Amino acid sequence: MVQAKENEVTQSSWLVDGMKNGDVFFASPSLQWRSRGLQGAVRSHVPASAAAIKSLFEQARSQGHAEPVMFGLVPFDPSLKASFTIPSQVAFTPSIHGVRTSAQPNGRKPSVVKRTPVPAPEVYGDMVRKALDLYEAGGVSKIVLSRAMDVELDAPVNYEYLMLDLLRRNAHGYTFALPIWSDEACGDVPAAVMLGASPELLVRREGDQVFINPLAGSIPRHADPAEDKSRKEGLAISEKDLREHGYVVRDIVRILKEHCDELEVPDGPSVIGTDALWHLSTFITGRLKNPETTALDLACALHPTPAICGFPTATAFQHIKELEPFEREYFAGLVGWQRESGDGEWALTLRCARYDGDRTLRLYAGAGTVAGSDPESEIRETATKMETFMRAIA
Ligand SMILES: C=C(O[C@H]1C=CC=C(C(=O)O)[C@@H]1O)C(=O)O
Repeated sequence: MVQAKENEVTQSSWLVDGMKNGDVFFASPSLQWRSRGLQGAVRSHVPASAAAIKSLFEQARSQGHAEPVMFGLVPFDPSLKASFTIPSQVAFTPSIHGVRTSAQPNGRKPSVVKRTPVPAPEVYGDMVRKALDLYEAGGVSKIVLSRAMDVELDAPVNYEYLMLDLLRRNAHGYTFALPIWSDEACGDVPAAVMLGASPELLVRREGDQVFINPLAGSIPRHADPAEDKSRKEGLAISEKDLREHGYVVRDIVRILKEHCDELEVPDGPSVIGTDALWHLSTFITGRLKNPETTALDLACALHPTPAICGFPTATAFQHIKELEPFEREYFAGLVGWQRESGDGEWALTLRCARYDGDRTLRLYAGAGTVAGSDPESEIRETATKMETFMRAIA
């Protein structure tokens, strides 16, 4: 394993130098990873089961990887196969006081040739109206509805520019570029790449300690500081947003109780900010009853949470399948890394895009809807969620 000197983080952009399709990059508030060797890497398209993961680590060991670290993407639909990579060598550095890079993005950003919303914003508004009817009828209380944007560029994505830009804008989140392997593409060239900067940690495990940080309930930020402050304060007491957040925390705590003791759950959420949005956030800690439970085991037990699906989960999942006119695939799934010991971090795959490796991207954004949601506000919220990524890309 290459251990970078700490000051390299603030002085260079080594973590993204020469990045290409198939490379792995993952940065959390506390560390950054980058694949350094892909020859002999383990690449796999398998279920995210404990048995499959164990066999991937065994394969890495048998190929001579001394300290294997697995990176992965798990789809929104947990019945679908996940995409995992164990690079032959990784570079790692801790983040220093939250400073992940001081390097300025350089080079030319591509320009957008064409944007196609999937579906059109008005149709997304209609989807929200249908969800409001479902709440009236009863049986479901929350559905997270998403939309996509197909973007065509005049040149391939400039990884160095994009990753540094996302890191700078997203100082407290999870920035990633991870290859998608498929049954057809498990060689050197991935089927596609997931790129993004998520604000939401699902699970971090350090020994028997676990950290969970659900977000739900949001409002776009404002350039005027007084208006921005008033939006933040308004979100903290918004009945609709607190209700939307409550479904998530209660369901997560219910599942965590099966796996953890010494759970610490704050009485109510706090408000955290990304560069573009305020979110309601609850930071939960616990101790694993069974220390063999890995970060991914726990993440899969919680997935899909009502932060990206709805409540009750199975009913909301069915409505999403019927209402959304596209497949989410890896959007609103899990993205992260894990060591053989089971320690690792899994974030939700949000504020992201699927990149075909050439000139096309599909951006995604969703928003939680509950009784009382306003379709126009949800259109604006999903537009804001896509905009951060859009600004970084082109
Ligand atoms: C589904 C997304 O956000 C989730 C995470 C945070 C806040 C959310 C909200 O307020 O709606 C969503 O639950 C997305 O960013 O695409």
